[in-house]
Amino acid sequence: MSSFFETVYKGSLTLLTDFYQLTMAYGYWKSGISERESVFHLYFRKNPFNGGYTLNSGLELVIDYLNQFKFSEDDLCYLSSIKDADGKELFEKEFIEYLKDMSFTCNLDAIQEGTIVFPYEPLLRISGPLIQCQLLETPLLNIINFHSLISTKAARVVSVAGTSQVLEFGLRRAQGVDGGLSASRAAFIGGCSATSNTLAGKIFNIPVRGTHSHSWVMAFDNEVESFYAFARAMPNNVIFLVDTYNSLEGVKKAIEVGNWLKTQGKKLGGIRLDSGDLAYLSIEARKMLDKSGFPEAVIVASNDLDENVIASLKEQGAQVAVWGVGTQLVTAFDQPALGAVYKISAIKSSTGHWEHRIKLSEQSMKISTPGILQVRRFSNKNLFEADMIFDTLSSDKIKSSLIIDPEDFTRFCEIPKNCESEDLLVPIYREGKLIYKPPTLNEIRERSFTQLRKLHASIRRLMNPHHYPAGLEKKLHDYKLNLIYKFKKKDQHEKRATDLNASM
Ligand SMILES: Nc1ncnc2c1ncn2[C@@H]1O[C@H](COP(=O)(O)OP(=O)(O)OP(=O)(O)O)[C@@H](O)[C@H]1O
Ligand SMILES: O=P(O)(O)OC[C@H]1O[C@H](OP(=O)(O)OP(=O)(O)O)[C@H](O)[C@@H]1O
Ligand SMILES: O=C(O)c1cccnc1
Repeated sequence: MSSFFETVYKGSLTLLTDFYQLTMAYGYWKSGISERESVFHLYFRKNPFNGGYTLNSGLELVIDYLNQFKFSEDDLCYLSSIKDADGKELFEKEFIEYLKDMSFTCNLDAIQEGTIVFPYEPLLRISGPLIQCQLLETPLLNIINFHSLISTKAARVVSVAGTSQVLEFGLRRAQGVDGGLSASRAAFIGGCSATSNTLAGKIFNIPVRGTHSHSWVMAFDNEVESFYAFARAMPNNVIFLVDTYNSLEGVKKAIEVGNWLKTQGKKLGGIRLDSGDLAYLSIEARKMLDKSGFPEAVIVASNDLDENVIASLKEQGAQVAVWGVGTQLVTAFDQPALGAVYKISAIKSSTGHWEHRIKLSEQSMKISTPGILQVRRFSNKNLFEADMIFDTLSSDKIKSSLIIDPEDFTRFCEIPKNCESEDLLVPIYREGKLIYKPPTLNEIRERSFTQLRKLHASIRRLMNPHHYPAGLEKKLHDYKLNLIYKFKKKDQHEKRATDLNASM
């Protein structure tokens, strides 16, 4: 693949970050800790769409982003021009010089694209100079949040479609240019067969497909004339949109032109239904096509489809071989963000020792997990059994087989015996050097299919899925709990001391 960011955005994307990352970067530099080694994790807290799983994607774009990570002259010029409240330059010249020399020197470990993942599992683990890890928070979240969300949505749609194909038709209603391009790639990873987005086809090598629109039909004096014209222009790609005036009348005209195509040694590819009762119309259209000698002509359906409508249509016996899915898929209509976060979890002290870091919250789901984390997946007879999140700082050799839900410690489970295991975070960069060969998009898509097959059907189902056991290894859980107690106790102590002082 040609570099996505180079192709679409010609300049540097290093400033594609929240401004506070730059003010913090400046602060770290002024405090002399910008090069302090630190560890950050990117993870989400809840599977999207009330589903039982998430399909991870976006790593190749992360790599693409990191490969171009460098402040350009233009970027530095812009930063130099930013003034503070007194009208003075916000960033000192020496800091700008420091940024000029900065290049990506971190280690990155990541869960591969097309892998099924669960809440609280680090999808990315980045370690290196504090300032770099901090600046990268926003772009990494931007890429992974959207990509994984759309891949998951696509996987849900594709799973209900079963043996029928899903085409991604979303570009016209996607969230801007990049929203459209990224969605096409993510949707392909999630199992869509092709996209209508031609630029995505070119950049990512995704198959492109298309029928025709209502305006084609309306540009001619009548429907049948428009069908003849289309068949003459493109005899090997004939799928007629039949609902411009009356769907079943449209099918009759498609059959008429199909008969003419036969005389030319060509085939009617199919028809597309885009309004009305898609179950009834597809069943009727199928009967008409079969009776007229076109059993191979496919019925494409579109019109604001999502996984729930498709599931209902299938239940009603809809005779649809290809689903065209746009708006609902590329905008993740029912949940517009995955909500992944990026938190620091360890930092090296001035004496060179790793220190754990934890973010506290009244909400247990918002308490971060300290350490340098890894995820171990246990499988049995080709079925995923459980995932264990553990701290490589303290528990590289895992002893306990107990995992505890990060949100609710009353929920725990024992990893079944005799499971195979695999560590999900794999090395991507070492000291800024890319050491990972990204798979092709087709390989990633295949991985998604294989992974989904290894997920029990009860976890895959759309409604009220089962909870997959993914939790903290006991030692890590205990350590986290101790840290929380320690902080809370200290907090209470300090509060009591302040209250005492106030009452004196
Ligand atoms: N048999 C069906 N069961 C459930 N949902 C359906 C069925 N047929 C169509 N739908 C879905 O119902 C929604 C609305 O369909 P409707 O027939 O109202 O189309 P429409 O949008 O009014 O048509 P038009 O595109 O002409 O405006 C769409 O999301 C469509 O996919
Ligand atoms: O419905 P989606 O899942 O987004 O799929 C893409 C839609 O885009 C086209 O519609 P068009 O822009 O012509 O609008 P209309 O058919 O709703 O009038 C096409 O006919 C589909 O209905
Ligand atoms: O090719 C199609 O049928 C198509 C493409 C984009 C949006 N709706 C339909």
